[in-house]
Formats: sequence, C-alpha cells, structure tokens
Amino acid sequence: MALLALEEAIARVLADAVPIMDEESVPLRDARLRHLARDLAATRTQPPFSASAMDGYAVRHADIADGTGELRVVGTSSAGHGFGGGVGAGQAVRIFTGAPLPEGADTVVIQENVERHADDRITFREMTERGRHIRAAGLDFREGDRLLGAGDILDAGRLMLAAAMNHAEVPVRRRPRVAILATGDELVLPGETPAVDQIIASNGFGVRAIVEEAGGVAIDLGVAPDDFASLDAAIDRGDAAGADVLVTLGGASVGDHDLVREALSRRGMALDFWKIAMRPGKPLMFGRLGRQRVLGLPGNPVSSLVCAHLFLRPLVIRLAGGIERDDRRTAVLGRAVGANDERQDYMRARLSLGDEGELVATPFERQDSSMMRVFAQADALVVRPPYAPAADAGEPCVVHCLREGPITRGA
Ligand SMILES: Nc1nc2c(c(=O)[nH]1)N[C@H]1C(S)=C(S)[C@@H](COP(=O)(O)OP(=O)(O)OC[C@H]3O[C@@H](n4cnc5c(N)ncnc54)[C@H](O)[C@@H]3O)O[C@H]1N2
Ligand code: MOO
Repeated sequence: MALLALEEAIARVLADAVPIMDEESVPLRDARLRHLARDLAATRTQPPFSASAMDGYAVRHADIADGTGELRVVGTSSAGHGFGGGVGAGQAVRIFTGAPLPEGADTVVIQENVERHADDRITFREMTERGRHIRAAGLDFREGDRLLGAGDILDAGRLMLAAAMNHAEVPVRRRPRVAILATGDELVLPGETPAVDQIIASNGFGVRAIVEEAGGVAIDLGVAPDDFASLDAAIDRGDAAGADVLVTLGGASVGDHDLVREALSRRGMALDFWKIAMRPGKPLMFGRLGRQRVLGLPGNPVSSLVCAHLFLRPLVIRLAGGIERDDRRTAVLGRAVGANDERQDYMRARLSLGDEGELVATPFERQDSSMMRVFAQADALVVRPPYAPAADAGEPCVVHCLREGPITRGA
C-alpha cells in the first residue's frame, strides 16, 4: 500500500485547528508574544498635558513675534515637576523636554536660540514660530481610544504602548498546552548516570523549544519505560494537566517494544494516520484522544525534530492564533544528490551565499536520522520530492530554513 503523502498528512494534522479562545490575565511583563484576548482601550490620555518637546523657554509668542523680545524668567518647569504659576506678558519659564507647558505660554524657544543674562533676563537670537516645540495633550492617544485589537500579538512596540495605556495586566488567550512524553527503557535524563545500555533522553529538549517558539507551553511528562502501565500513567498526567496536544517521542515503529500506538488505542485514540512518505520520519503517527490531538514522533532524534518542525510547529501556531511564517526559500544545490525513492526527503544542509548572492544549500554527507551533531549544524532542510531524479550542484531546490539570522558569504 502506498504511504500517505506528506502534504495530505500535514493537512490532516491541521484540519480544524483553530485558535484557542480561552482567556487569562497576565502581568504585562510576562505578556511578551502573547495574543490579546480582547481589544484594549487607553485608560488615559498621552501626553496628559501639553508638553515641551525641547529644552528651552516657554513664552507667549506675542512677546517675541519680531524675534527681538526681552523677557524675564519667572520659574522652571521640568519633567515630573510642573511650574505652578502661569506665564504673563513679558515673562518666560525655563522648561525641559517632557515638562508641562505653563498656563499662558504658547511657544517654546530652544535654549540654543536664547541668551540668558545674569539678571534672569533672556533675549533671542532668531525668530521662532508660534506653537513650536509643543506636544499637544493627546497627541499620541486619548483616553478611551481602542489602540490594540483582540488577536494582536504583543511584541516590543505593543507592549510599550499597553504600558503607556496604563495596563499592568492584560487579557490574553491561553497558550496551547503541549504535553511531551519520552518513551523507552534506554532513556535517562541529562545529568543522570546512564547504565551501559542506556542513552540520554534528548529529543524532548528540542521539541520543547519548537513548542515554545511557536507560542505554546510545554508540559514535561518525563520518560516512560516501555510498559503499558507506565505509558498509561503518563497519559493520565498529560490529561490532568489539560494538554491540548500530546506528543510522544519514540516507540512509534514496528518493534516488540514500540507500544505507544497500542497504549493510546486501548485508551480510545481514534487513529488518523500512521506511517507517511517522508524521510526522516516514516513512522509518524497522528490521532485524537478526547479533546487532545496526539502526535507520535519517531524516536530517532533527527526524525523527531524534523517532524516537529513540519507538523507540530504549524499546529501550535494555529492553536495559538498566530500567523505562520513561510520558512521555505529557493536555493541552488551546493553538491550533487542522488535520485530519491517514494519518501519525500528532508536533507540536512548548510546555507551559504554564492558569488552572485544566490542562496546555496549544501547537504551534509551523512544523513543518518540519529545524528544530532549534523542536525545542530544544519541551517536548512533541502526538500527532495518523491522520485526526484538525481540532481547536480547548481540545480535549484526548495529549502526549509531552520534558523533565522544572517548567512555568511562562502561555504
Ligand atoms: N523493521 C523496521 N524497523 C524500523 C522501521 C521500519 O519501518 N521497520 N522504521 C525505522 C525508522 S524510519 C525510524 S524513524 C525508527 C523509529 O522508531 P521508533 O519511533 O519506534 O523509535 P525508537 O525505536 O523508540 O527509537 C529509535 C532511536 O531513537 C532513540 N530515542 C528514542 N527516544 C529518544 C529520546 N527521547 N531522546 C533521544 N533518543 C531517543 C532510541 O534510543 C533509538 O536509538 O524505527 C526504525 N526501525
Ligand atoms: O524515518 Mo526514520 O525517521 O528514517 O529514521
């Protein structure tokens, strides 16, 4: 039987994945990259008073209209310390950037254009237009203005604005909760001492990073040994923690100890697919268990992360209400590659810039799906469609970029 095509598999995982609308309130300082659950209105006007935009002197323009006036300084207005009085005819107030404009003044003359004499008189070097260097009250926004909308993602500029609107807490959508369960008798956590036939459980750390970058929150279910009771207990913990998505790592294949699918089926999981036409990642599994989507990632570390990048990342972004960035680019091959079989291949590759500024993707020699070192060195995955013929260096290809940031010229 032909394996399920990759695009079809992605479409099934993303089918009816819509943003989670549950709402929670978080302190503004913890709200980075969260999505607003509701429109947000300003609780105050900004600036709340007419303010000076420069360091200088607040004056009545009528006094200096011809550029030759002579005024007496009667006080100071600085940011946080307004001048209590007003500016009358023949008077000026020393003023600083951000300070309230005193009553009566309608213009600020910058200090570079003023000569201040010992007896607190000031004279002027040139003309200043009426109303110069004043920020009117409400220039930025007014109380009641709806400045941020439901669904907006809180990035640097919006966080700053929400703070200025005087929101110490903001209503945000709760993040999709993704429970991550490593499986296998051979696994111990980093820092523990493995027996001679054990290795370190590493995949979960990569998958967690992908979940968090996509706007989800990871629930660590630890490592379950290869037995039904342990798997059951871990699945219970994920359920109790309110997981929207359960990700299992390993135990997805056909071996005697690959129990994950069976354990989930016994609990009533409706299997959508198992095994697809991709490399690495053939034994990928997807199903639904109650309200949870279940993604069974293959145990080989590179398979886990490639599948997480292609399937889990867009799923979490959609549940979080985000917009997926298309990470595909066109590049040229940096070396020849062989003909492909029925599985769409994702070759780990380095990116560089060629002589004409073109993007060059050079697949690594070693493509074994156990090799974390190669994956960590890779900038991109070169996509080799099913049955693609052999291709030479210089031929075009499509790549998925794995990391952002500059690419240096030369390989
Ligand atoms: N007879 C067949 N054998 C295999 C097939 C097949 O079609 N027929 N498929 C192969 C492919 S492709 C893959 S991929 C692997 C996936 O197998 P599982 O998902 O069952 O993974 P495991 O057997 O549990 O583990 C594979 C490998 O990865 C290591 N592992 C597992 N979990 C972790 C983790 N959290 N951190 C680090 N390393 C992990 C595990 O120790 C194994 O070395 O099956 C092939 N076999
Ligand atoms: O599909 Mo497996 O992921 O080739 O190693």
